[in-house]
Amino acid sequence: MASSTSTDAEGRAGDGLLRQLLRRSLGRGLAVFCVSTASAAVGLALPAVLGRTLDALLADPHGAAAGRWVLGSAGLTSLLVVLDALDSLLTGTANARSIAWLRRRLLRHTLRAGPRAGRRLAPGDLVTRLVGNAAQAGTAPTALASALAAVVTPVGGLVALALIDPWLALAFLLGLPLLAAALRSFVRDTTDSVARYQHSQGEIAGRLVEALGGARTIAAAGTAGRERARVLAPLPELSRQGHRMWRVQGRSAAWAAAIVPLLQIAVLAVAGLRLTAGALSVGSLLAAARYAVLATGVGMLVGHLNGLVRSRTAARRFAPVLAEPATAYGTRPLPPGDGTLELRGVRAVRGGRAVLSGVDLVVPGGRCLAVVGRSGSGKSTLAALAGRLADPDGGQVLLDGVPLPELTHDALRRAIGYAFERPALLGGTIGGTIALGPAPAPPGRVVEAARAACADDFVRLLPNGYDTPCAGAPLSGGETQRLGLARAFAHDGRLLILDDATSSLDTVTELRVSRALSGRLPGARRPRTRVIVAHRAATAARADLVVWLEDGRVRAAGRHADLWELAGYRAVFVDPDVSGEQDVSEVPYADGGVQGG
Ligand SMILES: Nc1ncnc2c1ncn2[C@@H]1O[C@H](COP(=O)(O)OP(=O)(O)OP(=O)(O)O)[C@@H](O)[C@H]1O
Repeated sequence: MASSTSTDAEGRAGDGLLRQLLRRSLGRGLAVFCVSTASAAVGLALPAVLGRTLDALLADPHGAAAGRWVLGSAGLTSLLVVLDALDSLLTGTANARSIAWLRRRLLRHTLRAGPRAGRRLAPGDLVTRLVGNAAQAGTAPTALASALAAVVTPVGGLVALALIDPWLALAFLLGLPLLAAALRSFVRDTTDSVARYQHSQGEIAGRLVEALGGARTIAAAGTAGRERARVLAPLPELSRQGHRMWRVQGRSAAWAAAIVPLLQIAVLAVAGLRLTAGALSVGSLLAAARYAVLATGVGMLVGHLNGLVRSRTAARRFAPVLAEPATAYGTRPLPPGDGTLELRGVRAVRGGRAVLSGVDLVVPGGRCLAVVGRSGSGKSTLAALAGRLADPDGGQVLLDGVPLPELTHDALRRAIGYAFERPALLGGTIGGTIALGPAPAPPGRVVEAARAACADDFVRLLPNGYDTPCAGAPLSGGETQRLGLARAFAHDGRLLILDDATSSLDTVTELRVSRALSGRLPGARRPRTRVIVAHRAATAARADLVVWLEDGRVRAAGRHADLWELAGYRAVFVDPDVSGEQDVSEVPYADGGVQGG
């Protein structure tokens, strides 16, 4: 697995997505900005009105002017409450929409990248990015709008001080560089620690998902304690970065706590001098005191900047998710044909190493090809390329003369069916799992396919038969494989690829499934072309053609009976040193009547 930390170039992909989000959310961001600004403006007007109210009450407590000012103050206070509520509502809605958009976008991209999506990131890390980091990044539009609106309050406070008396603004401005320096250092330190913190979170999630997937192995090996230590290994770094974030916030708060009162006292001292000089009224002094507080609204700015930094850092973590491009499909339908599969000079590179090279192969329509070879020889890679679960790094794969990338998504997926060694049961219910495909298979077809895959008997014994939820169905490895086979059988198509899909079946069931496979599958008008990754000699014996892979190259191709003459080929299935002890089911032709082809 490649490194999960993003490079600068990749980080820009995350920034790009964030910019897209900001453009999309312009309307909602503007609404938040307007309401926040209106709220800030009302907040700014309130001290002035309160000051005037005080002056009017001191001059004539029962006069009409005092009544008007009191009413004005009450009106502004109520408006402030309404605007704050509206701000919360708009912010919450805008965040929910942005987060949903981001998650949908990332999920679509991840699923379109297909099996490649998991190349760079462990599943847990990927999920953390799609769920947790998307939630943080999705608040960027409102965080930006609120941060911009939050600038209005200190700037407005400063302007108001200047309007009351220019000397007050000057006293405030003298201390401003100190505030700016504190803010700059806050943003720099927070960005770094947030990025490291989120990285450690992803690491822990990735390890945890690995541990959950391997729970049986861990229990059997008795290494639960060691595994716990492995999963939590990034915890000290997480804790270090968490503490560092708190320290940065604490330092900024301490700076603010030291600078802000000094600035306010400076403004108040100047205001007091101006009052004694007769240049200010008592009400103006009250307003100046309040504006000095608003002008030093650094606390609010720090909070907004913090939110913005977290959003941007989280967005940068989408870079490795976006780095695997989504699979592109062509525009061609599949022309009439019998399902001839052709591989021309196919090469595949994995982990910087060629694991398949120079593979040339033609499987005539309706025929069965068995792919054999020792473990790691490239069989599953070939099976993945044959059905375009991956694209070759060189050469071409064609179905009925059309290169697979030129086919539309629907044409490709309707033409090619797959069954795997460990199928995922994704259909909700057992019946839904078998029906799962580009066009859901009708119930009658589901049952027919289950019979062909020797699954019908055990499905009928489940509490609700085909309607049993997958989560509530305790299935063995062999039963799960049979459901995967049934899913592949339930759909029409020209090519069927079985990647080790019968490895957990007992010999009798495997023989029955193989017979169904070599005949006409349910619903099929003619025999499908089949590619079967096989470990058993009996399976190879039933195929029309066998391709024998060794170290990613075709060592030989032909009929099993002919290849069996070669000692190297026999050694793929039978250990020459212990052949006398070999299980008869592993020896070709041992189960009688399986030579069909
Ligand atoms: N994503 C990957 N990164 C690095 N190497 C890989 C990757 N995928 C496969 N390989 C390597 O490619 C080679 C072929 O793998 P493949 O799964 O095709 O073999 P196989 O013949 O199907 O093996 P088996 O019979 O054990 O399932 C192996 O050496 C494997 O380690």
